[in-house]
Amino acid sequence: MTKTAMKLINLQKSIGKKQIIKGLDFEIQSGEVFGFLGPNGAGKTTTIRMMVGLMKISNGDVQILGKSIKDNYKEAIREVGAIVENPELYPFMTGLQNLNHFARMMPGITKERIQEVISLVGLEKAINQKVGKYSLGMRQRLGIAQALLHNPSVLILDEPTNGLDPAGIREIRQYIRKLATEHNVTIIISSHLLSEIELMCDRIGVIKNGELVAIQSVKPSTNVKDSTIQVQLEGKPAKKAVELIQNVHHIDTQFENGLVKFQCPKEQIPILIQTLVKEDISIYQVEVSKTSLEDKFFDLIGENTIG
Ligand SMILES: Nc1ncnc2c1ncn2[C@@H]1O[C@H](COP(=O)(O)OP(=O)(O)OP(=O)(O)O)[C@@H](O)[C@H]1O
Repeated sequence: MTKTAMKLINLQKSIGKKQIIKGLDFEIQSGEVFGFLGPNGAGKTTTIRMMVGLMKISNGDVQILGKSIKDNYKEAIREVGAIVENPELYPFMTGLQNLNHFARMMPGITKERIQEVISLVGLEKAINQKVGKYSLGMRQRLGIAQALLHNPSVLILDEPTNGLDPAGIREIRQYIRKLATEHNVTIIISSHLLSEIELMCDRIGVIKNGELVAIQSVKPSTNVKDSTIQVQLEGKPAKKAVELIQNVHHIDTQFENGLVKFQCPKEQIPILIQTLVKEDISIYQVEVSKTSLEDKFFDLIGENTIG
């Protein structure tokens, strides 16, 4: 049976006369990776700050494993680890010294637990290096290790991919998925970019102007299987391209109105393009149709990018 890890009940925030969060109602299940997506200024940080008790709730409530953050703050917050602003790390100390420092401020953190969180985020090799020498991705992972020290059930990360390069994003994605699947940690992760979080989340909730506008599961099939690719080619090369894609890659391919069209998983697109380029086929344009998930979010947000 799935357990509810976090429940938002008509959560509202007003600052002065302005209502910033207009009544959010949704649940996040235990062990789920939940993406909290919305354009800049949508209200993600405000919501997260209320979830972790850093900001007073104007109306409604947040329950963490059934415990109210309003009425039972101490018990509720024990279940949560969070990075809301940049993790506070000392660059002149090693990773281990940083973790030891934070562990001293929390009761009951053993040396074994510190080693456990280090291996959870894959920092064994770098843990005795000064944090000043860490990449941004490594710093984020050390921040996550720090947030996990007290063994929380729920980990909340506000824009953890901000400023990371694609390799850094991939690293974070990998550890987030591992934490959820192997350690049953529920993870809530906010972002203004769908592309950065769709691959690591089970479900995504979209917020705009303080309101939830969509909540949807991310099925791998919607991400990778349904891409339709159109390659603009002419005459003989088009015929050759159709043959190559059909015979070498065994994918049904059509040629219509100057476009070679086929469907394949997203990861296969660069391999197919390489096949054509190797055969000296000049490609004038490649168009990949949006996945249904992207379509839906772009329609909701009314922009071509979510950020
Ligand atoms: N202290 C405040 N006083 C007045 N307005 C505020 C305050 N804090 C936030 N806001 C407003 O509330 C709205 C939501 O801000 P919030 O930072 O939660 O959005 P966000 O989705 O996290 O955006 P970003 O991705 O840019 O951080 C914005 O319009 C912001 O200007």
